[in-house]
Amino acid sequence: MRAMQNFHPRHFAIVPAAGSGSRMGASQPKQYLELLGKPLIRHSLEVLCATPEIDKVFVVLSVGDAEWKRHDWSGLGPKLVPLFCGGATRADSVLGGLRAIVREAEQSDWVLVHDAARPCLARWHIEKLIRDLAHDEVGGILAVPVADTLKRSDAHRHVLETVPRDSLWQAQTPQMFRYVMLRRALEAASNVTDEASAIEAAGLRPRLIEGDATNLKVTYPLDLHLAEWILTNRDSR
Ligand SMILES: Nc1ccn([C@@H]2O[C@H](COP(=O)(O)OP(=O)(O)OP(=O)(O)O)[C@@H](O)[C@H]2O)c(=O)n1
Ligand SMILES: C[C@](O)(CO)[C@H](O)COP(=O)(O)O
Repeated sequence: MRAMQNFHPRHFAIVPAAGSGSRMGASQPKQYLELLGKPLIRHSLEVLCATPEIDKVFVVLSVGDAEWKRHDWSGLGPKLVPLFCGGATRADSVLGGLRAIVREAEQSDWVLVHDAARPCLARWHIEKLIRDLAHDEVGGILAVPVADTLKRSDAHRHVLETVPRDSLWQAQTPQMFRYVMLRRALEAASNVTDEASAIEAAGLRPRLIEGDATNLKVTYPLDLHLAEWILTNRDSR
């Protein structure tokens, strides 16, 4: 890690793509399922690579990933770098990616972690996150306020209580933090499902930057149809 003072921090994207897609139940990991004629992961990689503020895009793949090389990624340009260092969990994969870029990243460079499983990322999502967090000491995440009434259930799916939704947000990606802060937080954290949780566990408070519901995570088969509809009907990217 380069410790030099960095007055013009760069922005690196890390895209964890080493999951198996068990909830999708498809014959291959969901990042490679076809969405509008291309692998699902390609949609967000194209947007990340085309965003001028992003210097490089590192894709974290499973060590044994044989699918990546079956596709031609050259159209995305020189910013795109595959790393075959995925781990057992999403957090392990992100940490593996951070360790792999240690010679490239300076401590204060920004890292934007984006799920390969969120193909509807738009340029404005990235630009708003970067703009709004540019002078923030901690960093933050894209998120949307919870819109539905929330119920907590018992083991038999009866309602135990209604949970007040005031101040509740749904976390999305990208999640943007300084290289060194994120790496240390993930090294110290356990059982976290996003980067912000690791930063929170370190006693810090990530900011919530309002995005929108189009940036959905493809988890179940229905989500693929929703993503297709969003990408087809969106005005501009
Ligand atoms: N060991 C893992 C697990 C997940 N991910 C990535 O983290 C993102 C969000 O995870 P999720 O939607 O849960 O994907 P999967 O783990 O593939 O799905 P499932 O939980 O249904 O198995 C995905 O881009 C996924 O590829 C990863 O890089 N390494
Ligand atoms: C990071 C994330 O997409 C934010 O909503 C989410 O936490 C990933 O969770 P998963 O359980 O790995 O799907």
